[in-house]
Amino acid sequence: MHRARKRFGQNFLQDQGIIYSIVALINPSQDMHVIEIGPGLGALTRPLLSNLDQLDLLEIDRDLVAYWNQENLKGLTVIEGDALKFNFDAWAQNRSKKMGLCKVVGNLPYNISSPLLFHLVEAAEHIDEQVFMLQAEVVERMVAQAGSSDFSRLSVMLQARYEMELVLEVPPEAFDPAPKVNSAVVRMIPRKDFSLTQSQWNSLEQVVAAAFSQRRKMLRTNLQAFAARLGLSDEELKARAQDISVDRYIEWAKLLAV
Ligand SMILES: C[S@@+](CC[C@H](N)C(=O)[O-])C[C@H]1O[C@@H](n2cnc3c(N)ncnc32)[C@H](O)[C@@H]1O
Repeated sequence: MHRARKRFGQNFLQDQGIIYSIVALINPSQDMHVIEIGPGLGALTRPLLSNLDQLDLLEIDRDLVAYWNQENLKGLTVIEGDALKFNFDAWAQNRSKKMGLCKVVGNLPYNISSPLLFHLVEAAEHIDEQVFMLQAEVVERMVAQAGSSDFSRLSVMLQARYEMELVLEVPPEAFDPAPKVNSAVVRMIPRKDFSLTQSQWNSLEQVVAAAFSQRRKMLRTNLQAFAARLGLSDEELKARAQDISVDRYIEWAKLLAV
């Protein structure tokens, strides 16, 4: 019997209703290419595989990799590795050659969720959809709108790249062992209208980091270094980072990158 490892963020889903809802949301079909990050003992893996021709697993825990290799299930490819270092773009390009949708799914290890979400942005061009279970607080920040106290650097950067929706709230009892926090499922679809170049994206990171560097301070202070190039209005100079819309941050990134 596998004992859950804290360092790998192992909390195994056991609520059948929630497992069913997540699999229904992923809507697996034969021509779809799916990679699951962190299959654990297979709460999502087995029901997914029964509706897919092929499923790729990416798992860091050697014992779980050995377990899945031993299971030797038809259509399953087991990759031992760290999701933070995995080249999702190369995976998606390779898989999508045969046509069909490319999806990344997983009940993610919560201790690496933000860096992993940013790492996945690099592959967004070739991925059609992501469905993840995350800490509820993180999902609330991801989908928060300008003006709300949850609106943060994570909200702006991810909303610039994805359409996102909190789909399901999940209580700790749905897992074994139960985590200390509430969880939520988020659906992320890369924005069709995304048009930033790499240097514009870098500028977006720069201006957003500066704007949110001191949440309570006005942009007059936080964006002092950029103010002349951005043409901030009087109202914007007095505003705080959380009051500015994602579209306005994108406009600033474009101005900064020229
Ligand atoms: C929250 S558990 C989810 C397990 C299973 N999917 C479930 O729902 O019951 C997280 C899984 O991610 C794996 N994991 C942790 N860190 C990882 C990393 N950096 N790269 C890939 N997998 C990782 C863990 O070993 C574990 O299998």
